[in-house]
Amino acid sequence: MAGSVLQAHDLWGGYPGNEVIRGIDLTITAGDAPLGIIGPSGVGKTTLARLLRGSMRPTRGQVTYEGRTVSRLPRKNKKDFTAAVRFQSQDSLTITDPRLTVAGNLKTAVKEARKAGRTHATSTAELLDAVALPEHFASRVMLTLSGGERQRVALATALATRPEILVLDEPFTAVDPQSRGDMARRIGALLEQLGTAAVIITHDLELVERMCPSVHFLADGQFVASGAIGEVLARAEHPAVREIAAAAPLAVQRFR
Ligand SMILES: Nc1ncnc2c1ncn2[C@@H]1O[C@H](COP(=O)(O)OP(=O)(O)OP(=O)(O)O)[C@@H](O)[C@H]1O
Repeated sequence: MAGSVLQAHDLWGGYPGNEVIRGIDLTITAGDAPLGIIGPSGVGKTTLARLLRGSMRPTRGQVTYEGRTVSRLPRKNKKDFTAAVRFQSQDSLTITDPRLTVAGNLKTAVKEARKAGRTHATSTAELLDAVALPEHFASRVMLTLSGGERQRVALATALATRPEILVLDEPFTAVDPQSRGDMARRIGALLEQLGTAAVIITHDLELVERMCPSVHFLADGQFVASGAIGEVLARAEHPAVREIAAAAPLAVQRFR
């Protein structure tokens, strides 16, 4: 299934009286390096994720997967789509069964990937390491984990399914800021090993700076600046870019 492509073509969508997304074009291909989509709170990042996932219908334009319109996929193609393109939001925990242990949960996800023909040799220990959890967490029951620990296991579970494309909407909100950099590095390495393309949707410039060679800035319903993050920050033509840059001076400094 190598080479899956998810595309948005002049995508518009939102809520009654509030057209949040207004003309977005985007192409994500399996194997791509992580792409960051960054914008301030309330700008429409989650709405864009919903549109890409097909859980919300566009008012204009379309999202396609392998050339087919996502919101109208026949059942068989829909199954392929949900297996190959995985969406992980801050509150979706991708936990197959809360009574399972962490290892049981991860193994179920690996089996799911195998069934879909995406085998990989990533062990439970490697998956836990990618989200900076010690190996003894393997025997913990999902229900007993803290919010931050669950979010880490949810990420490890999403990785265990080895999707072609993984869309992460604010993936580290429940992870303490000190651990985010380390997790970003580890997850980045595993994404590369698995050949999974990732889209990181966030307001956190530091996270994008650590994980994504290229970025789109979302403002006014559109991508107002795109490219290598250092160059976009150096130009800082749009007020939204300047606003985000001002909130993360250390990240900006690293590009000087
Ligand atoms: N179900 C809904 N019905 C009506 N308006 C909504 C709904 N969900 C979101 N909105 C509005 O659409 C706009 C974009 O919301 P969205 O959640 O996509 O922003 P966001 O960039 O993800 O924000 P945050 O970073 O705070 O999570 C906001 O003004 C929000 O209030």
